Amino acid sequence: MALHSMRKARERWSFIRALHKGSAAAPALQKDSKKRVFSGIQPTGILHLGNYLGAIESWVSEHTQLSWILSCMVRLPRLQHLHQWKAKTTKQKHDGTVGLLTYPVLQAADILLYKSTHVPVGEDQVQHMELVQDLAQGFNKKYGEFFPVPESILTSMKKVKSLRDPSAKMSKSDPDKLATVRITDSPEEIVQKFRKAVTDFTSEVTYDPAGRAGVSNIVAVHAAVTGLSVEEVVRRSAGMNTARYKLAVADAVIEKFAPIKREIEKLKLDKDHLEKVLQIGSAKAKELAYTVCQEVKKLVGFL
Ligand SMILES: Nc1ncnc2c1ncn2[C@@H]1O[C@H](COP(=O)(O)OC(=O)[C@@H](N)Cc2c[nH]c3ccccc23)[C@@H](O)[C@H]1O
Repeated sequence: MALHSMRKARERWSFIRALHKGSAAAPALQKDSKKRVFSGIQPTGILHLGNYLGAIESWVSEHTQLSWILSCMVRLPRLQHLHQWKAKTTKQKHDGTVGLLTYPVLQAADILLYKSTHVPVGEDQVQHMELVQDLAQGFNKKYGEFFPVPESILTSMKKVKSLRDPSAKMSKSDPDKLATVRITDSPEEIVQKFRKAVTDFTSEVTYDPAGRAGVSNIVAVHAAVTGLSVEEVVRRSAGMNTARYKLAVADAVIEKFAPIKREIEKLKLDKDHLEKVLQIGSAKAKELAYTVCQEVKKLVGFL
């Protein structure tokens, strides 16, 4: 159980992008209005970035220290009422692990350890962000103004739905391989997934998320990848049935992903460059995290 939690904690640390607009040696206290954007993502298999895991492993122990301090400031029912905990434990046969329960606190530590001000997230993380905000405010109230209260950055596509079940979100861990379009999918795979996307028996293309969730999801994806408004993409689909429309959207997605895929392929061939980027990022993040962690420890009386 403990090992499982640790692996999870490590695994979830796939990618950290801390865009520092200040100097590398930015002071821990953000007295100015500089923004610091922090984002995270689970890895699920695409671990071809050389010594990436090695580089981030040590941060995890720093992150876990702040996580421990924050976990002493949150009451059990607050975590037990989180949607994601409830949804995941309902699906499992057992009661759920402590690691899964406290995971949002560890995520709060990820964010606060860099004094992040903005966090781009999907809708599923909004409740977790509210926990982060409460923790930051609670800490500041007790120990004095210290953490910025980070804001969520939500896009128009804050909840992309599964192509097989438009009542569910698109998820990397969906066992139905046709439900999720991966950035690295081949054009043939993307076409096949859109062709099999669940819609309904009406052949006209309309946008009606409540009444026609499947086709509306595809329309929303189309608008997002083309940069057009929903009204405009619906207008342009006039005369097309949903079967043809799905293929047109597949083409737009293929076109959107093409330069990203090319860049991934290019980067995969340049391991030295990747390692350098990781080393520089890791050093910057360590420096920031170390200072904040030390200050937190002083404030709470550990040092
Ligand atoms: N169908 C969808 N539609 C729209 N947005 C979506 C969809 N699926 C996922 N997202 C968003 O993508 C980000 C990464 O998802 P993960 O599940 O890997 O994301 C996770 O599991 C995080 N716990 C990883 C994490 C760890 N520490 C952090 C600190 C800050 C932000 C994120 C993290 C998330 O923003 C998620 O909301």
